[in-house]
Amino acid sequence: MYASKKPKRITRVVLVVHAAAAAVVVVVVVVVVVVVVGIVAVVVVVVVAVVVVVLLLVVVVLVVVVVIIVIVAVVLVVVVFFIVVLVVVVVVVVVVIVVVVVVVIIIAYLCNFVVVVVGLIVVVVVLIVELVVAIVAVVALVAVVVVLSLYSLGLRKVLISDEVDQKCVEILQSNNVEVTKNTKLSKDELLQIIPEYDGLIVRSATKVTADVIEAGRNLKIIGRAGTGVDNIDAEAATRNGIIVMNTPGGNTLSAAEHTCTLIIALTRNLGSASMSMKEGKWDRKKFMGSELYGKTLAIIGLGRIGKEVALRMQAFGMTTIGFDPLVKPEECAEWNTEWLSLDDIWPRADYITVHTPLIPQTKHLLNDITFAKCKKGVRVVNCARGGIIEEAALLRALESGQCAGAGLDVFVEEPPKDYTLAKHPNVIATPHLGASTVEAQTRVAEDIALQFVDLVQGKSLFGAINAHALTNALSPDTQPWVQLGEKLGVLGSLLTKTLSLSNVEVLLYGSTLKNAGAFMTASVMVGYLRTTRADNGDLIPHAPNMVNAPVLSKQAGINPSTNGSDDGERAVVTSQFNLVNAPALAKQLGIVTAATYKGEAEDGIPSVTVALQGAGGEIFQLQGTVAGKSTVLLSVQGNDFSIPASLGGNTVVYRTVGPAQISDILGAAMKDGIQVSACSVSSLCKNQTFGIINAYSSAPNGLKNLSEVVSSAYACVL
Ligand SMILES: NC(=O)C1=CN([C@@H]2O[C@H](COP(=O)(O)OP(=O)(O)OC[C@H]3O[C@@H](n4cnc5c(N)ncnc54)[C@H](O)[C@@H]3O)[C@@H](O)[C@H]2O)C=CC1
Ligand SMILES: O=C(O)C(=O)COP(=O)(O)O
Repeated sequence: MYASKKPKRITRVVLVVHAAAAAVVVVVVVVVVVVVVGIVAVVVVVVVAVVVVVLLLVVVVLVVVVVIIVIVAVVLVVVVFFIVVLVVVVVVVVVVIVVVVVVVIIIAYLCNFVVVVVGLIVVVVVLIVELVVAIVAVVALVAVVVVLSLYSLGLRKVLISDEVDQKCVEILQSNNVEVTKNTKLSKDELLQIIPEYDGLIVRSATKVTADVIEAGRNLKIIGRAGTGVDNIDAEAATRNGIIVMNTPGGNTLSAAEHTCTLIIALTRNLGSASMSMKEGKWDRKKFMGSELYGKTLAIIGLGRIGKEVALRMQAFGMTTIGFDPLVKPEECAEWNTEWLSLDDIWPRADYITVHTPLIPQTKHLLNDITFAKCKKGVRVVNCARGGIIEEAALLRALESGQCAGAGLDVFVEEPPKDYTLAKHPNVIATPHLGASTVEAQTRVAEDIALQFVDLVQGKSLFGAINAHALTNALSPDTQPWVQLGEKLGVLGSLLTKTLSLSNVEVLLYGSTLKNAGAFMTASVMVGYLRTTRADNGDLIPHAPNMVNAPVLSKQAGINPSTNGSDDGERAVVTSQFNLVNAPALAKQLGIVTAATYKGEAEDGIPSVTVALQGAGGEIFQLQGTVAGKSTVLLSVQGNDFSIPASLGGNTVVYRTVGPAQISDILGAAMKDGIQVSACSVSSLCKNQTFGIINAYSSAPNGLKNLSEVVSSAYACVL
């Protein structure tokens, strides 16, 4: 009996020890898992936050287009953070469930194998649920970012006024853009409804003239689902800060194939022969044709379509020659096309096809004089733009036999009022069908919609034809520099009250700014032009101020809406100017802008110096840099800030003649109701100092007291 009881006691002790050990293991595992999950959660929050901030910076590029974006961007941060936190909470909860299940399994392992199997099934189910939750959360997050990004540019409503493939509507709608498609609008109707829209998409039928653009108060983008933008007044769009974009390449193949079709149809009289058959005639003699083999095809304009035409017609044994001022002879020799001057081309060509835009240099490229230089019986094709071949001269050449035939897809007036040319027996005419294929229309429709979406998300400027300053300004790295440029422009405008600005030179130091010339001059001009002064006793001839800005802006085709009031020394910053229109406006105002890359800075710190030059030759200089993501002022007129002045938020900039007591200045600022957060004072140089006061609040009652202790002071929001 005794011998049989002893082992049972030992078993109980062992079980107790096992249980204790298991408990310790469970506690340790739970603690470790909770700590690890906590750390992972924090890391995830930080990483996601950084990603979101980077995303936001990209969106903020487009802040230059509308001030509202700042508010929406803030909303974006809050909402995205909120969602990120939610996602993290969900993940943590699921992980804790998994941990509990694992613990149950460990305990079960000590007790019962069946429970282990059940535990495993539970774990698998929980993991699947976790995966689904994570996927849903990520999709929701991306959707929110996309929606808010679109809204941040204000691209809520887009009008499509020409026959554009439905794909375009679908893509925009799936990105939460409201789309109206109305292809039957008269000019008056378009003028009436255009103010409602943020974006407009057209083909070649809608004429987006200056009055349509002026009427489109909310327009931000005009998209051309196709190549030629001659139906859009791009200059008026630029003045109004509206981006114009096309879809280069989407219809190239269709236009090239149509051109080849016209060449082939011409040489075998297909049009007239077909017409005569329809009239019930069997006339084989009249329509004797000629081979293309061995003939010379001249291509004027060796761009996308010109090249594709060359490659296709070479398959017929044609020799291809061509001219294009922007294409090098070596380049087109690679695709077997000989580059020749126009004068060498005329006498050699059996066929001439034009593939250039209609610009002053190409208008009436083929006229009486050039037709006379061609071989008698030359055949011509125009699948580019009406007017490159002068229509009256072509009719004369057809009548005289100098031109044996013409294939025309485009006309000066579309639809033409006068059909004489189209009806000529030696003319094959089509009603602008070069791009009218299912494939080309699907491509251009998709392209323009995706380009819109990419643009508003700050991802790409592909297809934009009038936003050169923005080209390098989209990168998050360059954003602080764009902001610095604007802030230096604002300060420059405020501090050069009596300067009649004639030149702005931007000097760039440091390799990071090597390609920053365009957007830095543009951003300086944005800041300068946006800032008008309310203390405007003097009329400054060129620089825009409260008095002359409306007139100057009107001259430049801009209708500034004053979003501030005449309230003492406070600067009024309007949002009418952006990176798209500022360079054009500066030019119209007679302000010459230039940027010079000066190589590496001596101290290795990249910086920007803005030199504002008056009509009398006097120069006012400001220098700033970017520290981390912050913009700071380094010097004004050679007066260095030993501690760089932070530029951002409510700011007061002042100048003193001679040295001044900082305590007097701050005392006066406080008397004016300014809640000071920081103050930076420059060195004394040329008997003056400059100072920047950063404030929690703007100057509510003006700068009366401060103005008594300094020579000039201005409040602004940077
Ligand atoms: N009929 C239709 O449905 C279509 C017509 N087009 C038109 O076809 C034309 C060509 O389009 P792409 O090849 O895509 O354009 P692209 O821009 O690729 O090529 C145009 C070429 O013309 C050259 N050029 C400019 N000035 C010139 C001059 N004075 N002399 C000779 N060449 C000059 C340019 O350097 C460029 O290489 C455009 O006018 C476009 O609007 C395009 C698509 C469809
Ligand atoms: O893309 C072009 O330049 C075209 O001429 C095509 O015009 P469409 O879009 O067919 O009206």
